[in-house]
Amino acid sequence: MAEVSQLPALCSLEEFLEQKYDFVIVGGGTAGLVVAARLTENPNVTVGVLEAGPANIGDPMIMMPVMYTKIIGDPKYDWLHKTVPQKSANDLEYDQPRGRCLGGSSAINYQMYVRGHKLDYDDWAKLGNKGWGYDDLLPYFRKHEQFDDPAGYSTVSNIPLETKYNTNFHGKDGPIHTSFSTWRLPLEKEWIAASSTLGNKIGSPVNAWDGDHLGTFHSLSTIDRSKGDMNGTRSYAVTGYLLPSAKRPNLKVLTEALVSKLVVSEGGEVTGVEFLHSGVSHIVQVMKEVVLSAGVVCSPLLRSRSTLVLTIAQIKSPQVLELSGIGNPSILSKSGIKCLVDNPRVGEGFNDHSTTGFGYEVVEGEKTLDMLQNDADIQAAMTAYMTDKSGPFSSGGAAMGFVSYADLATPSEVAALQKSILSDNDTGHDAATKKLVAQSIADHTYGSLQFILIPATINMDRFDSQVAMFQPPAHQLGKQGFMLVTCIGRPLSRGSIHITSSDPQADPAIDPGYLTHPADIEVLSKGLQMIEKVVSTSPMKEKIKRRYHPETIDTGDKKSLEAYIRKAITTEYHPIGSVAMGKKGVGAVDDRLKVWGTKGLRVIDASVMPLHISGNIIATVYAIAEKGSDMIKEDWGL
Ligand SMILES: Cc1cc2nc3c(=O)[nH]c(=O)nc-3n(C[C@H](O)[C@H](O)[C@H](O)COP(=O)(O)OP(=O)(O)OC[C@H]3O[C@@H](n4cnc5c(N)ncnc54)[C@H](O)[C@@H]3O)c2cc1C
Repeated sequence: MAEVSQLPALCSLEEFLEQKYDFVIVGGGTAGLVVAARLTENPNVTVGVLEAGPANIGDPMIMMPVMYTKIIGDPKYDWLHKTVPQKSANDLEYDQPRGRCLGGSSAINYQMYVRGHKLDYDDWAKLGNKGWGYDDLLPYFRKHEQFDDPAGYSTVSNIPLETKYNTNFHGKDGPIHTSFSTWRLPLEKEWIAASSTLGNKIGSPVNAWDGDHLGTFHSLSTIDRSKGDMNGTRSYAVTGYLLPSAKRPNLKVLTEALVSKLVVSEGGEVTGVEFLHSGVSHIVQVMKEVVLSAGVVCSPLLRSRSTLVLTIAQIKSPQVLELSGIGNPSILSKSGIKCLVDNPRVGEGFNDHSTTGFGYEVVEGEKTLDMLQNDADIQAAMTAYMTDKSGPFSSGGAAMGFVSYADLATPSEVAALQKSILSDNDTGHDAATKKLVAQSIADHTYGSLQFILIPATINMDRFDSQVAMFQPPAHQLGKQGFMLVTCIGRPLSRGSIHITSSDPQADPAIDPGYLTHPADIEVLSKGLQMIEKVVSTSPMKEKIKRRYHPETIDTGDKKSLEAYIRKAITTEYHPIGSVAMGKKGVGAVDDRLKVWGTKGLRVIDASVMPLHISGNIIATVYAIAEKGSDMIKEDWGL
């Protein structure tokens, strides 16, 4: 991989300030780097990217796929955000990790490559977001992807791959490589086999990337398995989008530059970006637009004046907007900020996938990733990785399944849940959204629940801490185990992200509102029951010695399940919606991703997603960023 010194785009403060920019991108993360790369394909367009974190390019902790377990929670890579106490989830403050370096969260994520269900995107369009249906987005899923066909892998898998795929739905030459891990937890085979005895739609899907992923299967990861020297390494926004563009003279990227606010006129026009570098404040002017890509939290920066593209990451985008005077006047005034653009949807609609699960110990002789507690096994794994990029260090976790709630519930339970969703006035969802969520609950073709097989022992008593969670509890040390988790596709519980201070270095109040809606408890309860059913089914049950977490629970009793879920809940790392797309008054940005009430400002990152999707979200973030880039080109005739 190229050294930073060989990448002219990565520049000093002085060089950055010397240039004039058509577009300034706030946040060099997942979406931000896509937009930067696509806009600078035109040599006449100048783009400046401001990233708060370091470059971290070529860092082996990022490049080696398994190391995500070590870099989450490390300030060199992670913002270390925390939620406010979650009143419906044990009153705990939960870690809310977000990547803080070039590549953003794509540099620290688990690398699972999943697309939402067709219905997810079609429902975005039904909410009035023109051009965001499944058929509109499919070309952008293909555009960002380079599917590394297993027929070409240079290493042999430890267990046979049973997942089917149809190359027509995949990209052939996009920037982000996707592949199947060649080392997989051996008992995932039995898990898939046991699941497939439980019903047609619970077994293996025909092709999980064609808009219908119901079933249980080994998924793709964003790991490069092409034959070159990147084989077996993380494929992310830096390797796919930044490095191939880093010699373009029309692209400049400044790291360690924290955007504090946008320069916004009284009329809502954004003309520049204010940022801190080495403790000193600077302003860069923008000639066309600012793109905010700072992520779910940063949106408060929307105080500027031209069309900035905000790609700071879903957490940070709302913060940047509010610091910039764009948001709800009553919230801004509490932090002493004058409201320049009245946009009360900024920071609202924050929605995260919450997840819970059970932990199991395996029978004697069976190995999981817990083997990496043992020096000899670590040595063997390292040797395999260094020799030909094989073994557990080359692998991302990716055994998963999707099941419809309607397949697990009785018709009267489905009707009761729909009633609870439709009659609730306190969720922050508008009537149209509630109707779509209620319909999807009854839909036998929609995966309202996701299941993931986590290949190691996890400390579920410490789900609030992303560091403690990865250490096995004392009583399981030296034993081999795994965890099965269940996640809700469309959580009803919603929260918000708002500033509490005008200091850009202070964290905003991050409130995902975990489990504040009873519907989420009902859906997750069905998921836990499903987990117990699968582990009691051959050939999976023969692999299990005991359930280590919780040691006792009556899974037939709703109250016991609810009490358990409220104690054992955590993030699936998928916050969205804090600057959601939608009609005026419903969304904070329109369906061209322009911030309502402003001129010269777009948000392009995970925060614009108007309704949560079934599955992990990075494929969708890449697709949004590709589409957003085309929208900018269309709007400016570039
Ligand atoms: C630990 C973890 C595991 C995950 N696992 C998966 C997975 O396996 N599969 C999957 O599909 N999804 C996963 N996700 C989710 C996915 O990675 C994210 O949703 C996606 O990367 C978000 O992209 P983004 O562009 O919105 O934000 P980011 O990629 O987070 O980019 C935001 C960028 O803006 C920068 N920034 C923020 N504020 C400022 C500021 N004020 N000034 C300048 N720069 C700023 C940040 O440092 C960052 O680089 C995971 C996420 C995390 C955190």
